[in-house]
Amino acid sequence: MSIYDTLNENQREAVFHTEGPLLILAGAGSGKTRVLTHRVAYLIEQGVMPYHILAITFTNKAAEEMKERVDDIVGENGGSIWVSTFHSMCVRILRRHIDRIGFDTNFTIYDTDDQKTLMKEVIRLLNIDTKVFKERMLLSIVSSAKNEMVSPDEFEQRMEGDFQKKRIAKVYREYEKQLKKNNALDFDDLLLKTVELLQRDEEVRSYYQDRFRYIMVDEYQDTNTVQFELIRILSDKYRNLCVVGDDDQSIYKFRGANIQNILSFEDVYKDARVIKLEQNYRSTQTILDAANAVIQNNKGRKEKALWTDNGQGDVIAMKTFESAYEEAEYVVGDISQKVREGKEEYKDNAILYRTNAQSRLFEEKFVTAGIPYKIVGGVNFYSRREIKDILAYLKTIDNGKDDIAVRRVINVPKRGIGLTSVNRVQNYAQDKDISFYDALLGADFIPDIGRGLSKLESFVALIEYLKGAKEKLGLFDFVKEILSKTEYIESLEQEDPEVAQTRMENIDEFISKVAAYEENAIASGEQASLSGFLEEVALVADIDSLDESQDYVILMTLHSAKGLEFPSVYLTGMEDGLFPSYMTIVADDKDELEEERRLCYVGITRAKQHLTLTNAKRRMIRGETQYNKTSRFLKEIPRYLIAKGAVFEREKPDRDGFGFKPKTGFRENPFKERKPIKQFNVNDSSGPGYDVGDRVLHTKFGVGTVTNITAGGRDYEVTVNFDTAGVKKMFATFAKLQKQ
Ligand SMILES: Nc1ncnc2c1ncn2[C@@H]1O[C@H](COP(=O)(O)OP(=O)(O)OP(=O)(O)O)[C@@H](O)[C@H]1O
Ligand SMILES: [Mg+2]
Repeated sequence: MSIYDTLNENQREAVFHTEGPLLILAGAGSGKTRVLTHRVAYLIEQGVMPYHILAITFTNKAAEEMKERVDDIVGENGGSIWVSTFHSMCVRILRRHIDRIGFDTNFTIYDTDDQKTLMKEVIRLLNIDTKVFKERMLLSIVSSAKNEMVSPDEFEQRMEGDFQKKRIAKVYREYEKQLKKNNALDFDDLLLKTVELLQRDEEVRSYYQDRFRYIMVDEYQDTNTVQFELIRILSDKYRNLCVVGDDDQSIYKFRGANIQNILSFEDVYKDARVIKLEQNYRSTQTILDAANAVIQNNKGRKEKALWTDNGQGDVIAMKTFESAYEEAEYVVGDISQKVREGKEEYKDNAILYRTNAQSRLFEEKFVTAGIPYKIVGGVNFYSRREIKDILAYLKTIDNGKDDIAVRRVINVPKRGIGLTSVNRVQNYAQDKDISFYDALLGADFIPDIGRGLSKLESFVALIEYLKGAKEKLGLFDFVKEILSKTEYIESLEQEDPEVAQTRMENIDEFISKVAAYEENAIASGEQASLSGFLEEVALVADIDSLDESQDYVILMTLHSAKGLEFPSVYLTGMEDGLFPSYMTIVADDKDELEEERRLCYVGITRAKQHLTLTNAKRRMIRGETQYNKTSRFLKEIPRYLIAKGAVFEREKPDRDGFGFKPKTGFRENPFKERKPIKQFNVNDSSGPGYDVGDRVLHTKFGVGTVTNITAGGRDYEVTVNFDTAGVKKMFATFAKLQKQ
């Protein structure tokens, strides 16, 4: 029996159709992603070199899964195939060739926070009135322009004649100039610069066109204009382009996704073959019927007939609660009961919601009930203050042109460098058109720098010392050297002890990540470089941290749930004013409403066996109590699919069409950070469980002898002389050494 026997006829057809453009347009759970994986395997079996294959997924995690599955099917042969997200692929290309369009190959990648800082700088430089133009709005305009591949010049022409809009054009131009000056790219640039590179450089273009003879793109309905162009250029020579998607699941319009890319694929690629998959393997008929009933209400979609032979399954549970507290209590209790009865494991359950803020109540209940849970999204680990500080040191050392990084750490920890000095350096750098750090290097030339000079000089000396240390030390030791030389931990200890504790735990986790990165690199015979690490960090998305081997309930927004599936799904907060959102309702925007309805369709179709839909009559949103009616999407689900006893609340007359919201002055508690993993405590006299002279085993480095143990700030620092890997220093908490 071959692996292709497990596919249905249409799926097989899609797998075997390898030459020329191919569109697989199909509904949720019909095996689109599975087809892509099998197609990669089939190509390799047909003798296509893995090197000639490019597969693009929506998340790094999906890329990893695809690689693993391809490896399962074809053995380790899949090694040199590129399976990655658009962004990772672009970084890989740019690191090699971006110098051809005038950037250094060690560019920094700016995240949203960095972008905001830079935009503030632009606003200051151009004297922009922040009452008229908010930085977030400006960033989103710039981002849309980039996604549409509109250059600052073009943008300016379009804005001709309107004074306010011309100001925005100036902002865009200056923002670009500053990015360049910092040798930095924002997320949109990763795509845009790659397209620019491929357009401008004939040599690079032919290289990649020849390399990627077979290109596949998953979740094609959410590609934007630049991504479309990128794929078009890359596939222009061989034209073996296979895209898969579902127009009903296009949910990223706010990030520039263009649904036309999938809807007009056949117009652009006239010889395209189109294959539809109609059998759903994921869900019960009841769940599918509900999903179909909801999405029917959208206009301008491609009609699809989804069916399944998974059977009718359970009816859908629908519950209305007085308050969001009760909603959370019910969901947590329900999961807990199923697990106690042995019906399911925690990880079979996903709680989905429209906005990140909704996770908090569930989290509280899980903590009280002692149930393991994992929130995807929310405060990103890498955007925490302490982690950003360390990253800024790393960036300062790696790419001295990154002004934002340098300015972030110049007085962190406090070393008496005031804003006046920083501004003087800044103005000088601006005048001379040099980077902030270059200005620091020649700080004695800066007019009026006066008494600030010696402190600036010692900061420069510190950074120069660390640059030298970087060359001598492994990455892990180097990060520890930074912490020690900057006395960062000590500075945290002077803060509020409880906050400091959490921050230090995060730093420990960060150091573990560095160690893991270094170990992985060593294990795969590569150099663990600082740039490589920073790149990995810049590209991690929250969803990448999901680990199927762990038994926890998963909580995430509907947007993050795309492509995933769970035996039991709780779609929570199904209320008009929340989902669909307040803005959509008041603006009466049909396109927005359809986008939200697609999101609802995505949510429903994540469920394999059980679907529970909940709503609360009363909930606190941004500190205000809101009274909401049941979501209009729920009312689109036929009653016969819903468990008896579910009652829609009676419609209340209201003033603005969706419920009234009395104001209260009551604020919600600030989000409380979770307590992370167990740590060794140096005050605990039991020690790390081994002693100097003991033989210990490390999972990567093998066996060695402990030569030193020091009680560091909050952990033991252990030095081991490994028989083959040499001397290494590590923290006991994550070195996980086993006494032999
Ligand atoms: N021919 C098949 N036989 C058995 N199971 C299948 C088959 N095709 C797909 N499946 C299973 O159905 C489920 C859904 O498949 P997959 O995730 O590939 O669908 P999809 O179309 O990509 O869904 P989505 O639109 O949500 O991304 C998976 O668990 C997959 O393993
Ligand atoms: Mg899929």
